Amino acid sequence: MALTEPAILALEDGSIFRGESIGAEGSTSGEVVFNTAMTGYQEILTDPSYTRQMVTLTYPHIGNTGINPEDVESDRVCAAGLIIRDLPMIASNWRRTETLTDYLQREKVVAIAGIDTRRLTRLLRDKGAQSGAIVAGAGATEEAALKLAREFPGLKGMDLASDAGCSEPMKWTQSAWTLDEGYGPAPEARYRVVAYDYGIKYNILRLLVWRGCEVTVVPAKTPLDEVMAYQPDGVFFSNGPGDPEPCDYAIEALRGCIEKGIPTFGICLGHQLLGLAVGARSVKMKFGHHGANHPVENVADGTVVITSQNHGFAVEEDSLPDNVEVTHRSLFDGTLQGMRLKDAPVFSFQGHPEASPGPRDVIPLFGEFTRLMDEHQAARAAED
Ligand SMILES: NC(=O)CC[C@H](N)C(=O)O
Repeated sequence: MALTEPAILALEDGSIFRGESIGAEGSTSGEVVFNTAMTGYQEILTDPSYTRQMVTLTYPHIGNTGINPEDVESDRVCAAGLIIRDLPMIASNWRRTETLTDYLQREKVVAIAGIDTRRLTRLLRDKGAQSGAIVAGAGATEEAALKLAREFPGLKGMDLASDAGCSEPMKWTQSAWTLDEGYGPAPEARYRVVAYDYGIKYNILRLLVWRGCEVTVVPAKTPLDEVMAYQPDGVFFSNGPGDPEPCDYAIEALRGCIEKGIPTFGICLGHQLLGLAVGARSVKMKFGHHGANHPVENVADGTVVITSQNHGFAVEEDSLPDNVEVTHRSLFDGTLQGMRLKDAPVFSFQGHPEASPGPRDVIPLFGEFTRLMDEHQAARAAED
């Protein structure tokens, strides 16, 4: 039985953590990051942006509410592994259909519980994100875990966005979740939107539909000409895993959108791609931002929004050209969180307005996108 089998986590710096296996037997490696959200382990595990990252959750009890079929951000677990302090004996929730352990085993995710996640988090905070590996099962050895950890080359320079998303264009019709109705049907569509899929979170698509968009999702490397053939009112650039810098196909598509003056919105990786498209630099952060309570300043009026965050790269503000206006900054470390172009209807946000998990303070950004599309539609109608 998995709960009694050992598991070992090793980091590239030589640190070893011994715990118990709560998922599949076997081994996994990736970049180890900590996430401080108190809830939302299911959304985190299924967020494609965590591809090749193993997540440790700082909240000590993970699994209390089990797993349900609704709170997913993709059709699979994307995180390379899960690292937690304590798996509760009981998983209780009215929507629960299985336990976290059953889910991890069914999804073949290697996971470890019973380790000192505070020690691990302090280590990552002090030294920065680390390559790591978990080896789970009766034959697990420290040597094997350490060897695997040191073999993982790190995310810098890795293009993971090109195949984290769909391989064929598809229509998306599911709308936002409500307590009464679950995921609602699409309201009447007023805007045609094409979304570039670099590993897009479902809740972004749901909120676009909820705001009245008819959404077509296209593969990462779709040429912009093919996107324009849908006659979109707006183009969306999604979140996604890995380093934005090698994603030249996406940077080129974004430049095309700017040139065409089409309303364009980017979230997280999409924000970083916009930075690169305008000639700014992206950098790897020390341990990134992963949580559901990060305060961000809205530069225009000094108000503070509490945001969901999940990124390990950032756009350097001092490398932005003059035609870019900074709209948001992190109140944790002052890093760039939002920007818009002064000469095109193009804007982006580094955090996650779609939440899932997290607060919805920045949900109005979806309304900003539809406002830009309203203006664009009106200008086009005036030309005709
Ligand atoms: N959530 C995302 O889109 C993450 C973007 C990028 N992979 C980063 O780590 O910074």
